[in-house]
Amino acid sequence: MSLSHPVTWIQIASKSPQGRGMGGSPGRHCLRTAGKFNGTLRRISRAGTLPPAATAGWRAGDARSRDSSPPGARGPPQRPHRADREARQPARPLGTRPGRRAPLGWATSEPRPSSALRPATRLRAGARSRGPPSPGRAGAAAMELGPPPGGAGPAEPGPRLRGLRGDDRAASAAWLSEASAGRRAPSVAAVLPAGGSGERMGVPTPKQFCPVLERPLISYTLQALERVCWIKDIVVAVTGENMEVMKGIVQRYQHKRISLVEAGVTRHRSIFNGLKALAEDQPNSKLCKPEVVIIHDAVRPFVEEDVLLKVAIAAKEHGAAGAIRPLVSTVISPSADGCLDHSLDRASHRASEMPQAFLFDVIYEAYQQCSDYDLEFGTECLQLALKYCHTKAKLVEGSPDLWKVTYKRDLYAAESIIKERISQQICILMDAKEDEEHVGRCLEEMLKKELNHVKVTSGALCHAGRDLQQIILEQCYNFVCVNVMTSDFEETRKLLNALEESNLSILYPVVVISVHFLDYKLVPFGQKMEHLMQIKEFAKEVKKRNILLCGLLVYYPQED
Ligand SMILES: Nc1ccn([C@@H]2O[C@H](COP(=O)(O)OP(=O)(O)OP(=O)(O)O)[C@@H](O)[C@H]2O)c(=O)n1
Ligand SMILES: O=P(O)(O)OC[C@@H](O)[C@@H](O)[C@@H](O)CO
Repeated sequence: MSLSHPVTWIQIASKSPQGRGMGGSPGRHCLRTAGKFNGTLRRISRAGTLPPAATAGWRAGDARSRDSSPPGARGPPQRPHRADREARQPARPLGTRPGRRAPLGWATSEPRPSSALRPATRLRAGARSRGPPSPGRAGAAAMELGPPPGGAGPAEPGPRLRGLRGDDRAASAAWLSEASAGRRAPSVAAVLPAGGSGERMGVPTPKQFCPVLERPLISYTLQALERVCWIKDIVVAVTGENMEVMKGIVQRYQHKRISLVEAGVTRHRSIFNGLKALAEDQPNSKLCKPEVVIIHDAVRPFVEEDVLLKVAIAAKEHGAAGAIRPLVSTVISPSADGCLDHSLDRASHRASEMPQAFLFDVIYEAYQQCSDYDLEFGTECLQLALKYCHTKAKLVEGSPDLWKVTYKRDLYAAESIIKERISQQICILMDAKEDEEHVGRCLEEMLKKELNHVKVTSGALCHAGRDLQQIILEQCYNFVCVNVMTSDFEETRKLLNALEESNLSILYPVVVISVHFLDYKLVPFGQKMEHLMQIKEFAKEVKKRNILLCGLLVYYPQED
């Protein structure tokens, strides 16, 4: 399909529609597109209307958030360099990491947010938290950010079983059916350590908050976890200095099921704080102890439901489970004089990745028994379960995308992967009218069959168009607008205006296809084409803003 020519014919083959006059929605067709979409379609559920965009430093289009250097990039980091810290460490056993973390001084021209601890309450976006929790419960407090008042309800569960294959799909179905059959499916929560300073990234902004396509990295990880409907709560551990930034991200991107807890000075301490928030039923807190807890680094954005399901099911059976990957470099052990002592056989070793999952009681007990040394220098949760609870984790092969963003090159890699994934997503948009809904579903089904790796989605737009904000928040870059009833393209126009306001297309070309169905017995072709040629003019106009608009005219014979 040539995007340079805005109106492209497509051929309807096979039986005629069960249409009901012009308004009749065309029935099922075999729809052959003139071109081959290599995109995917994504179902946009009818999200609740969005509250006015939250005032947050991450609002799209803000000078600050458009600044190429991430916010907080002003001013030097406020802590001794990692190498200095490592030099001070005592000799340490294998499997622990040099250096410990002190909270990064958040050097920014922004007023420094209060670092007071937040109590365990489920705050509505924009609500104020109560004062600091009672002393001695440091880190046990959790701030929960629910959907904004009157805002969308619980997050739309992601397309169930999406991306699952074969036995994963069966396992997931079994897991989910326990829930839907009213039997008590194991309750699952997630803990996301996000309290690091990202020293190896080499920028003052902690890497979890570094923008990728103008969206903080952590937001992609949250989005990935939110697509998994059986994860009930997501507890994010952030430092006090970054609590307000994190609140802003949650509000800005409408993340749901999120609770915030104070991070610790090491990753293990952050995780422990997240577990404490889940372990203690606190007044006014809706967090309750899960049966299974998933632990996943906030800087590993490419996590899919299948591996989360695998580790959760394995943890339920074995008490602990973790994703692993083949080593890409050989591991060697140096001797005291800095020479090679021996190298490990790469084939019999694996890299420990995330996500990991545990029976909550197992990992919570392990952290409670954990030595200070392990809390300070340890890097492996599975090892804690083994050492303190004699629980041998089940190891699960993970996908190549589970890597952790650590160095700047990883951020560039993440950006290109995100761009590639976004460019593979297309939303089919239509008005809430029954005819268009039906056509959207038909289109969705057919494209699923026609295109490989299609994540087919479609959804109705509420007239207020406020759902558009949510769609654009999802950073979709391709849209198919279905116009059945009229030859004008009001819905498409609304979308184009919203896209222009969002500046989304500055980052990446956005493709919009306006599909018009025409029953040629009712409307003279010439008259219809006149309308559609408007698209040509409009396409020229929006192309200047990197929005590629083209029209498809579906010309079908109405049944006599
Ligand atoms: N005190 C800490 C340290 C790390 N983390 C989190 O643990 C995850 C993985 O840790 P790592 O990649 O080491 O992050 P940093 O410690 O930030 O990186 P660096 O070692 O380069 O400073 C990250 O999501 C990080 O935010 C945490 O929650 N609390
Ligand atoms: O060691 P880092 O602090 O860079 O990151 C933590 C990782 O070690 C950890 O996520 C995996 O090794 C799995 O435990």
